Amino acid sequence: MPASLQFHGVTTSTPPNAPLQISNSSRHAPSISVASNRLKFSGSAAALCRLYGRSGAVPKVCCKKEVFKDVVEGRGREVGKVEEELTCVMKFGGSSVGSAERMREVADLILGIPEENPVIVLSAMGKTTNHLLLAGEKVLSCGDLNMSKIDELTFIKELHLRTVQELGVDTSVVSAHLEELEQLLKGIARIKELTLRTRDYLVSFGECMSTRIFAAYLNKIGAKARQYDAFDIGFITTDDFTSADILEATYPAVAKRLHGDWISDPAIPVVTGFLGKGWKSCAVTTFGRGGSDLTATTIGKALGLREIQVWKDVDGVLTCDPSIHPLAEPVPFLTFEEAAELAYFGAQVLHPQSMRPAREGEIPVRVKNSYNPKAPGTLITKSRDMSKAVLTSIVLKQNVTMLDIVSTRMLGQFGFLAKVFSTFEDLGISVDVVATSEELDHVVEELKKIAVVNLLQHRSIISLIGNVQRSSLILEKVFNVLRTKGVNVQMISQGASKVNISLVVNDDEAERCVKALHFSFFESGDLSETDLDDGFGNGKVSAFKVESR
Ligand SMILES: Nc1ncnc2c1ncn2[C@@H]1O[C@H](COP(=O)(O)OP(=O)(O)O)[C@@H](O)[C@H]1O
Ligand SMILES: N[C@@H](CC(=O)OP(=O)(O)O)C(=O)O
Repeated sequence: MPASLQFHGVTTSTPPNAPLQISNSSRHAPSISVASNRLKFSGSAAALCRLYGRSGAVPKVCCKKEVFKDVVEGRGREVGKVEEELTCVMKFGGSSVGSAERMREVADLILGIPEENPVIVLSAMGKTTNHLLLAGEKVLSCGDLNMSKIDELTFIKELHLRTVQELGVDTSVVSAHLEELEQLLKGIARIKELTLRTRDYLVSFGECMSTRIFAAYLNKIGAKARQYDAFDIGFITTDDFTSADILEATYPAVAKRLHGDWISDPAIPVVTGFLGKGWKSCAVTTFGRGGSDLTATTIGKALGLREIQVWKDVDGVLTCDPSIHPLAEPVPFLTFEEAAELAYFGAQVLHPQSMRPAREGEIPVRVKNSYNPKAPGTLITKSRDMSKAVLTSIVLKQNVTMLDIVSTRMLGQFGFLAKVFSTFEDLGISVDVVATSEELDHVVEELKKIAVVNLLQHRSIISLIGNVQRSSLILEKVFNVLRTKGVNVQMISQGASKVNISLVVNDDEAERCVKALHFSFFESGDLSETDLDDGFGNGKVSAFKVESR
């Protein structure tokens, strides 16, 4: 039986002396895809060059299956299996890896898809991040050095040690981290200080431990795996602790490290989500809560992978938050723009920044359910058929403060809006996330010099993600529903991205509104998708209400 080589499940065959044609083409090529990684050298390419006695750098690499065909057969008998490329990234969140049983199921899930060579990204187990933060707060406020009184630490220790035991891996994979964590908490208690920088270091223990346990378990069951701390493999960020941004240098560095290791000694990479390294401080940073999604999309872009999968505890992105309305349904397709808007306006399902690398690299993102892998999930791509789309999803952001700003000067006074925005800029406040009342007091004080300002608290933003080409139709329906419910809309805004209409209502009416809107758009069966062709949307309204008298 002639020997043959496997390229991502495509068995190829070739005459021995065919020339090795090398060209830099498609990103999603099936195998020797140096182009995909923007690296100079690919393992498979290297193998092919060895096959043909070529050495040194590969100028460009062929991505065409037909060429593999020409090259591989015959010589393959001599060389054996050419290494395969990493194909996708699979991110599992805390809810997916919250126990030994869940880790086993996730391992089965990964190994049950043999055609994929995934990079695995994991979050901390279950609610570990919350427990770490609570433990930090507790030792800070009580200053007690007796760690056995800190329930959250006890819980974290028990969870990780129990998981290690149940999976049958060596306790040493987490014991040093547990010891160090205790020392850190004692340090916080002693110096009575918990800076944002220390907070990031504190929460990093969650991901550092979950990935070590999981990699050890994969190795134990015979699937060779290698653990990575993201802050050690090139995730370079700004020094904005607790909400760091990933810097461009990350992409080549991460690609070089993961790809290089894979080529020289293939093993499933298991990478900590959520964590990076500040470029100035060299300290551990985090990307903000839910930041492991961003780790996954960054790796996807860095390596030019075929697909990014984020595995959750729901059947994909849903038509609304299932904790608000249990009849929420999966949305089968989304564009990067829609998904980004949805995340930005508060849908917990995706990290707000996570779509950026995927969009830039044009890598499809699939949101799947690790508890129900057969469900199709949501596929997020650059574009989709919008011809029938009306409303895609409803997002609720509660406890928002609204500033009602009315100019005291003449109508049309130029420079007014510039002054309003420069006030926010000078005070370093993002319009959308004014965090503390102290900050608000400063803003109001400054704005009162040029305007009448009303501070309206306890408001909610309901964001309607959908086809804003149908905004008149959407708004007609929305106002009908809200009128029958006796709800007054206090502000309306259409995002420049053209996929989002936002409404501001009182907090205590918000959930009722979402349920009623969901019923009307998605359950009554008459309008979630339609062929009706109506006009274009209304004019833009600013993020907060500004009038001129
Ligand atoms: N529109 C939405 N679609 C899906 N999930 C949503 C939505 N809004 C809020 N959620 C919540 O987001 C959670 C995300 O899943 P989860 O598994 O917790 O994420 P992760 O694995 O990243 O921690 C879901 O459990 C769900 O309750
Ligand atoms: N563990 C971090 C990062 C993360 O992404 O978690 P999850 O994937 O479970 O949302 C957090 O809780 O925020």
